Amino acid sequence: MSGESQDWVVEADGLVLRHGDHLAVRSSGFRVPRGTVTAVIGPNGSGKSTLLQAMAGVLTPSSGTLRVFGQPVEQARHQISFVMQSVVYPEGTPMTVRDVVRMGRYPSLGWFRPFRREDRAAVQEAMEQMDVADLAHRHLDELSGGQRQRVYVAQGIAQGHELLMLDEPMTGLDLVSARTIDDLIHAETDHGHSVVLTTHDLDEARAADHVILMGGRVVASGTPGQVLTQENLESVYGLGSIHRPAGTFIDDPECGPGVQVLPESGVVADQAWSDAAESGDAADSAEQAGHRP
Ligand SMILES: Nc1ncnc2c1ncn2[C@@H]1O[C@H](COP(=O)(O)OP(=O)(O)OP(=O)(O)O)[C@@H](O)[C@H]1O
Repeated sequence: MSGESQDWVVEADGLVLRHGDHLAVRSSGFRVPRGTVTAVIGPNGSGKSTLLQAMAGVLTPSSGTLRVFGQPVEQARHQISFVMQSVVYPEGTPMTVRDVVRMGRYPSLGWFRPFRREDRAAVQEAMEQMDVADLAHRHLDELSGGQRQRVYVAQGIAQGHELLMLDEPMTGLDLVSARTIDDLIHAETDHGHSVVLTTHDLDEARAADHVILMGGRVVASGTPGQVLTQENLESVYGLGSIHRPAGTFIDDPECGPGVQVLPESGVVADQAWSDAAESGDAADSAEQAGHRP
């Protein structure tokens, strides 16, 4: 990379992110390279979703600069598709899969404009890509969690974008659904698009081109080899990079006995961090514990 601005999809400097009074991400600087897959990884409550929300223009930074495609994020929103972690439609919403995917076209089309041939084609293509075309007439609440997740991703890709952001797209998916989304991610970069996703899976992060490690701030950003070091992982997870099935307790010479694997993360974390994450104070406790880049 030459370091020119056009090489970067996202450039952030001194970024501070809050939810109301709650400080979620402390002053952070990082860049996301263009045309690559970037994985954002970190413990529960470390600020991954918050960072994505800011990059998608859903959350306004309290301070710092955030540029997407070289411009303020609000001017780049039409180039971004953002699939949130948990999309909640009210129980019994009479919407079919096709209706939900069609909603992906509204930002560019406007709510009351008639659908054009190209809009219908984009919706159909997105449903086929996510393998939900045969569910097109089913109601959303008749689907499994994994099928629903694929519908939400289809809605995101129907929109048309250069930057696709997926918040924990693989969580809770079976092998086939996970493969479908994995294929999509690679197809995106084949088309020159950029993908930013959050994950709890170290293997998924290792397979990415670029990694951002969160711990209440951006602790490290770079290639997987640069970021996913034992030292960095210890600094945010407390006890290292050991990857074990969720919900188990381990006796490991490196970690000591009786360390719990967090249910959602599958990554060893110390109790101090998980208590802090639970209470929403992860950013504060990371800084107090001296977990700095
Ligand atoms: N809407 C909100 N209002 C207040 N605080 C929030 C809100 N959303 C997130 N937070 C807090 O901001 C911090 C970062 O949350 P965020 O969801 O970004 O973490 P995360 O790394 O994505 O966590 P997880 O792995 O559990 O999804 C947490 O302390 C969380 O409690």
